Amino acid sequence: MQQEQASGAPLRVALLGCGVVGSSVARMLVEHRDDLAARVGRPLELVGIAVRRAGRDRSDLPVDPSLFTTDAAELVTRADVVVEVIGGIEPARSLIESAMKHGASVVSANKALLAEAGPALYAAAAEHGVDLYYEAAVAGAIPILRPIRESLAGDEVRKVIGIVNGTTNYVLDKMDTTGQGFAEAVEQAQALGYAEADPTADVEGFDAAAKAAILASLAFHTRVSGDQVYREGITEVSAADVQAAREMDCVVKLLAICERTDTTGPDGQPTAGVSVRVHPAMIPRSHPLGGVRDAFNAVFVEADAAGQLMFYGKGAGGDPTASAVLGDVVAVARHRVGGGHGPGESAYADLPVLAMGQALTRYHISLDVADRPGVLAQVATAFAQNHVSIETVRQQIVDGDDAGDAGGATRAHLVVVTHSAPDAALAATVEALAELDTVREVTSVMRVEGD
Ligand SMILES: NC(=O)c1ccc[n+]([C@@H]2O[C@H](COP(=O)([O-])OP(=O)(O)OC[C@H]3O[C@@H](n4cnc5c(N)ncnc54)[C@H](O)[C@@H]3O)[C@@H](O)[C@H]2O)c1
Ligand SMILES: N[C@@H](CCO)C(=O)O
Ligand code: NA
Repeated sequence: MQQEQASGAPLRVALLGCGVVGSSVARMLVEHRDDLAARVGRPLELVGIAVRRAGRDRSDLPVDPSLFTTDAAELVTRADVVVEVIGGIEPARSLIESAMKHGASVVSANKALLAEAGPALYAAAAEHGVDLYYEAAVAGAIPILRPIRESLAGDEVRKVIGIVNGTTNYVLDKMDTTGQGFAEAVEQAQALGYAEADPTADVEGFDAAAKAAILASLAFHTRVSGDQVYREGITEVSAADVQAAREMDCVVKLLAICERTDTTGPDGQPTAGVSVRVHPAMIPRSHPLGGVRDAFNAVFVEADAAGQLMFYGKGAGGDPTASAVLGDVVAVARHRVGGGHGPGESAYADLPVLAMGQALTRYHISLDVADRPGVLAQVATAFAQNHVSIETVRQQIVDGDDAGDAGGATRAHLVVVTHSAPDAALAATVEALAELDTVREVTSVMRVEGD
C-alpha cells in the first residue's frame, strides 16, 4: 500500500540557497526521502540547488555535486516545488514570481520579503494556481502561521504577543541573569554564534517587525506591511531598566504585539483597528512569555473562543527552521498529488492600522526627584494633565551621602506604574515630567505588558 502511494512520477523540488537553512533542507530531503515519499504519496526528487558561488566544497552534504548550479533563474523553470532560502528582497522575489509563472508552488522562509511583498506574492500564486507557504518565516520551527491561518480560522483572534527574535531574547536574558550591560551581552551572543557580525536587524527590531507584520496580517485578515509596524529595538535597554523590572518581579523582553482594538468613534459607532508594534516591555516573570529563556521563541495567542494559547520552541537554526520548511514542502506536494490548494490571502477585514500614539499601553517610569514638599503633587499633576491614571507609586528616600550629593541633600526615587492609556498621552507625560525642575532625572521608562 505504502509503495503504491509513493509511486508515480517524482515531484521535482528546486532549492534556492544552500546556507544555514538550505543545507539542512537539502540533507533532510535526501535522508528522509522514503518517509517523505510515503507521506506525500509520490517521491520528492531534488532537481537542483542554486548557490551564489560555484566550486565551494559542499562534500559534507549527501547530495550529487552535479545538482549545484549558479543559474537559479533556469532552475525555477523546471520544478514543481521551489524552496526559497536565499533571503532578502532581490533576487528572491523575482525568482519566486518566475517559479510561480512556470507553475511551481513556493515554500519560503523569507520574512523580510513576505512582510514587504506578501500581497503581490499571494496574487501571483492565485493567478498561476499554485501554493505559497512560509511557516519558517516566523518563529522558525514553531508551528504558528498554520495554526493562525488554518486552525483558528473559525475563531476571532484578539491578540498575538510573541518573542520572535532569538538573538535579542538571548541578550535580554543574559542582562537579566548576569546583570551585564547591553554591549557585553551582545558580544557574548556573537561569540556563541547567535548574533550575526552585524546584528542590526535583530537588535534594532527589524527582524521582529517583519514577523509582526506577517502575524498581524494572518490574525486579523488585514494587510499589514513591515513598514507599518511601530519599531523600537533593544539598544537603549539599560542595566537599570532590567534592574527596575527585577524589582517588579518582571523581565524585559522584546515583544512583537499584534492587537485588535474595538473602540467607539466620535460618531458613537464602534470602530475596529489593529495595533502592531515591536518594542521592549516589562512582563511578569509568571507570564508564560516571562519564562522564555536563552534564544528560544514563543508566541502567545488570545482568541475569543479558544482563549489563551501558547506556542514555544526554537525560532532559529538550520535544522529547526528546515523542519518548518519541510512541513510546508509536504503540504504543497500533497496538494500536487491529491488536488486542491492551501489558503490564499485573506485580507477581507481590511482594518485600519493604528498609529503607535493610539495604542493603549501601560508605562513603568522611574524618576529621581528632589525630596521636598509638593514634589509628589507636581508629579501627579503631570499625569493628570495628560489624562493618565496612576496605578501605583513607590517612593524610596536616598540620602545625600548615598546619592553622592554635596551637602548631603536628600532626594527620592519614585517608581510610577500607570493604568493603560493612549501611548501618545504616556509619552507626553514623560516629556512633561522631564521638564519639572524637581525632577532630576527620568532614569527608566518601559512599557508594561501581560497583566
Ligand atoms: N538561519 C535561521 O535560523 C533562519 C530562521 C528562520 C528563517 N530564516 C530565513 O531563511 C532564509 C535563509 O537564511 P540562512 O540563515 O540560511 O541564510 P544564509 O546566509 O546562511 O544562506 C543564504 C544563502 O543564499 C545564498 N545566495 C544568495 N544569493 C543567491 C542567489 N542569487 N542564488 C543562489 N544562492 C544565493 C548565499 O550565498 C547563502 O549561502 C532567510 O530568509 C532567513 O531570514 C533563517
Ligand atoms: N535572526 C533571527 C533568526 C530567525 O529568524 C533570530 O535571532 O531569531
Ligand atoms: Na514557524
